[in-house]
Amino acid sequence: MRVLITGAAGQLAQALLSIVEVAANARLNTCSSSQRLLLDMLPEITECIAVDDSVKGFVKEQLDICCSESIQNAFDEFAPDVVINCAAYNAVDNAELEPVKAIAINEQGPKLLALACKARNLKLVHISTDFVFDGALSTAYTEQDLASPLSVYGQSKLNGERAIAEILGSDAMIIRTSWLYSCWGTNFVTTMQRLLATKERLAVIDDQTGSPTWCEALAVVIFKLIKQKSESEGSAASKMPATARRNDVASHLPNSAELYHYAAAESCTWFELTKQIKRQMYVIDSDNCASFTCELEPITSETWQSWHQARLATRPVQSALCAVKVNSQLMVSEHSMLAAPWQQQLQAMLQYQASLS
Ligand SMILES: NC(=O)C1=CN([C@@H]2O[C@H](COP(=O)(O)OP(=O)(O)OC[C@H]3O[C@@H](n4cnc5c(N)ncnc54)[C@H](OP(=O)(O)O)[C@@H]3O)[C@@H](O)[C@H]2O)C=CC1
Ligand SMILES: Cc1cn([C@H]2C[C@H](O)[C@@H](COP(=O)(O)OP(=O)(O)O[C@H]3O[C@@H](C)C(=O)[C@@H](O)[C@H]3O)O2)c(=O)[nH]c1=O
Repeated sequence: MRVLITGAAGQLAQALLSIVEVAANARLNTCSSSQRLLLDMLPEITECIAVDDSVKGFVKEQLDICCSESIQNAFDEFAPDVVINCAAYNAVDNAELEPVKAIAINEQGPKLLALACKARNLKLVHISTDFVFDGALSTAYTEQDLASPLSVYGQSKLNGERAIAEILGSDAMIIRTSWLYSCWGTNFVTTMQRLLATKERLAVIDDQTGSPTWCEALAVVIFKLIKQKSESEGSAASKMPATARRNDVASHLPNSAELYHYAAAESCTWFELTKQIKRQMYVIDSDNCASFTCELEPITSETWQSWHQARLATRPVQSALCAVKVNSQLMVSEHSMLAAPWQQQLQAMLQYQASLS
């Protein structure tokens, strides 16, 4: 299978490409020590990427999802069977200030990609977000729950989902995830690591709850879903997992596009996540972290907003995602890192990051 990844400079794309490399090295027995550590944490890596899979990432300059010609050229060059769209406009606050740009990348770009996939009969895997929800639900959101975004970012992502589902139906797979972090690029965890090392005091929002999710775990889930879909389409329809055939009616996605929620288990606030980052940093590298004196202060979103001149985007107060559907469809063991609570995934990422340095 030939898999093309858009937005290849981004953190999720980097995680997808890195596990492809680990799978290849594992077969050749040439893994580095950090790659072996990753394999210990995520042994599914070797089984979800086949020996004859060819995976290539395209950065924005090589494939601009907002430009049909650029998409066609990349498709001509690589001739993919499956496209994973990791390209996005993710600056949630800035999206309020430049909605046209956010809509172009999160809605119109995915639509162009879907049209190009339709013309060539390709599958499209698209990544979406917990911010399609308004946070009114007190429990983790399932695929059946009604989306009702509060921000330009959330609305543009929901519109992108709908455009893809409309065009591709069952050839589209939409995976919503949340609070992503990795050791690739800038994200909340790497930002907090930097601030914890340099600040005396750090005020962090304690009234927004979500499910922090490690990109490497999501990357494995994405490849497992692609493999399962390809195998089920090669066999009789009766052998397909029931959940893969069922449309999520209440999700209001048109046609029969497959919709999944994937996040680490359990949830926390940004403040609780920061406390855990600080604790884990000490556990992993006590010598280096002993000099950190940063104190953490829990604050409300209202206080955070009052410190900023510009109007910030409204976030859901509670946007944990329920991964039961995808974990059961993929028969994920309860002991797997894929089904682990966020604290365990965070610890794994920090250990992996330390092994790389
Ligand atoms: N980050 C998070 O916490 C979460 C992310 N998601 C979703 O997961 C997916 C992956 O996110 P993540 O890896 O964190 O994102 P990143 O911001 O790390 O990566 C996105 C990439 O897309 C590129 N890009 C922007 N515009 C275009 C374009 N027109 N054509 C091609 N590439 C483009 C960006 O390039 P450049 O930087 O040069 O503009 C960047 O390299 C996205 O769909 C996102 O919405 C979902 C939940 C949480
Ligand atoms: C740097 C910093 C941030 N914060 C707050 C601001 C913000 O509400 C929250 C998280 O910061 P982030 O910049 O990671 O923001 P945010 O844009 O809210 O994160 C979201 O991104 C998009 C792309 C998604 O899809 C979501 O799942 C989610 O990950 O932490 C503090 O409270 N203190 C701080 O020192």
